[in-house]
Amino acid sequence: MEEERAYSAHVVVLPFHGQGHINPMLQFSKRLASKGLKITVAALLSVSKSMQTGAGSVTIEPIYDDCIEGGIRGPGGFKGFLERFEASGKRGLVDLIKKLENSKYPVKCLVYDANLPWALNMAKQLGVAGAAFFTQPCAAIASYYPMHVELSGEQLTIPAFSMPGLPKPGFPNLSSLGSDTGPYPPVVRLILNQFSNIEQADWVLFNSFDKLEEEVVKWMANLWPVRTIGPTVPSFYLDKRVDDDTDYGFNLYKPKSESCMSWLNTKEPGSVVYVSFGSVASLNAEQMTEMAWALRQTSYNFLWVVKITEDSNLPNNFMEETAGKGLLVTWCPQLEVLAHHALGCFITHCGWNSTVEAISFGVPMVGMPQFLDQMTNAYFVEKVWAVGVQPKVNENNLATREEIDRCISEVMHGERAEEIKKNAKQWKEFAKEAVDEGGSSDKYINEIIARLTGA
Ligand SMILES: O=c1ccn([C@@H]2O[C@H](COP(=O)(O)OP(=O)(O)O[C@H]3O[C@H](CO)[C@@H](O)[C@H](O)[C@H]3O)[C@@H](O)[C@H]2O)c(=O)[nH]1
Repeated sequence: MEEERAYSAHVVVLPFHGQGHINPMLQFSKRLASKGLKITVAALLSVSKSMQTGAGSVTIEPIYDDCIEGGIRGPGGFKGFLERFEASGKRGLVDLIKKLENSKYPVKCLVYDANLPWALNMAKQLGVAGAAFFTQPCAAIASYYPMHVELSGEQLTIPAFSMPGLPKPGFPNLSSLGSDTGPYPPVVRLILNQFSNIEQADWVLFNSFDKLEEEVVKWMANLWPVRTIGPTVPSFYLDKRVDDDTDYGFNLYKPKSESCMSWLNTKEPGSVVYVSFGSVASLNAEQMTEMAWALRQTSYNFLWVVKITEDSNLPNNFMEETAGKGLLVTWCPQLEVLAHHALGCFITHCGWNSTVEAISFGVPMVGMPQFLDQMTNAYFVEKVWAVGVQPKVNENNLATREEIDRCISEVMHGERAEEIKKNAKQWKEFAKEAVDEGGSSDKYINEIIARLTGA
């Protein structure tokens, strides 16, 4: 009979819902597991069925009950979903931690998505350490922070300012987020609630690395015990120290892997523009038209992820007219795509995972932020790391076809293209260094483990 492995400590990881939240925390779990920890990821039932955790010792434990399964399309929209998520999550989390109390490995620490501050209260009540995990960068969280400081419970408007020097975060006007009768939209409340008890967290973790956000990390370290532990990109693409870690292990939609990769294989190195706006944002009809025209007129090949909700906004005959140089898919294996030699640039909404992935793979970006942290991320892409550009938007908040085309040219072959490519290559090296042995993220992870295990 196989002998049971010995673990140095047991950590429960509690992600929020959604691709951009689950991926980085699952990835962090695998890295902790590779260093000898026992990891239990508490997840939605539907999500837990499709998660894959590789060869490492990460266990998936479904803790939420069925009332969550309707997601944000259930009763009460986004607000109703958040309430059900919290009620069900609290019950499930307490049951799980209590169940493990008398096991060989009682839980030492809860790593929770910062969007779920109630989880920290639960951890503290149960005598377990708590680490908040932000899936957005330090700079974006810093740009929300003044709102938290300024807001009183009665204020009726969303304060529209941010950290000096940083752009304002955008607030999404998404029908999927539902309506609300409260003083400000549920998504804003969700963001600001992250700070409600953060002072009590034992660690405040970011999917980032010190060099990437040097100044802001230093500033934030005066507020909380900040530790940057990223990039949380599968180890295969960085330091290769985690076995069998080539993929995140979770996909919201089924990727069209075979068609994407065989198509990319037929293209010249550096000739493809990859376009994706992540799992949440959708371009409106006018912006879809401008994007389609820009891609039709560019001299480069393109791979465009068009979600099922968006494809009715494509111009007539677009597929037929661009059949030779373009491929449209509903979802792709983004990591493999970004790593492919045919890639030239990435037109992205600058969701934090996409941004971190592009940085880690050395891919130049054209940033077209839609809301929230994406504004800050795109600003850093262009102005701080200088690994891309942003199209200017007109008075209707539209990036025109000419402007998008100008940006594609600028990063692919324009005057600044060489410098942008050089910077992208440099940041790729820095990303790898951060997680590799002795790098800043690696040191923080080891330090956390040492405290948990008393080593
Ligand atoms: O065809 C695709 C498109 C995307 N992805 C993956 O999906 C993830 C998308 O994440 P992200 O780039 O962060 O975008 P969103 O899904 O939009 O993420 C939400 O969550 C992020 C983390 O909180 C925020 O930074 C964003 O603003 C918010 O929209 C990435 O890992 C991609 O590799 C695929 O695998 N295939």
